[in-house]
Amino acid sequence: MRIAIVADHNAVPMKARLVDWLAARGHEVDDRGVHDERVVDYPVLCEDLCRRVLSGAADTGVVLGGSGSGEQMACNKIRGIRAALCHDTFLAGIARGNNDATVLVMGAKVIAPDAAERILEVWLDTGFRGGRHAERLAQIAVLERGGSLLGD
Ligand SMILES: O=C[C@H](O)[C@H](O)[C@H](O)COP(=O)(O)O
Repeated sequence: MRIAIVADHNAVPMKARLVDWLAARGHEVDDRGVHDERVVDYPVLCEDLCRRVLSGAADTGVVLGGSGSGEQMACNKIRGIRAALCHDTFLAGIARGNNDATVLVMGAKVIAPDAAERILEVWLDTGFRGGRHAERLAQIAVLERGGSLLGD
């Protein structure tokens, strides 16, 4: 797969480890930075990565922060992106299988690097189940466009 990855200053070592992990498994990795631990603002990194995913330049994206919370918020402000903050393999499986999430977010201050690898493995190995989950994604898309599901 073609995988874009970004990290803010809190997650540079975790990003380096995941880049190596992905490359060792034959994935094409697009490391969009940052590459040192000078303080940066994560929203611009999130936007850059999400645009790569939306354009089709990347099949999926990985965003790393300290907690990952703000990064998830930033990514999900971009129309068409479904970003999921996953701190265990259960969440990763649900995010992919039920939510067809396109951007994985993790927090380097929350999980250990080996846990991040296991989460990423589940992320890459889990396919979208469709069915009723597809109907829910269509409903989320209505909300994203400013519509309502309330039927008034
Ligand atoms: O939710 C936000 C992120 O996980 C950031 O890594 C974090 O907020 C950055 O904060 P600071 O600039 O204090 O390291």
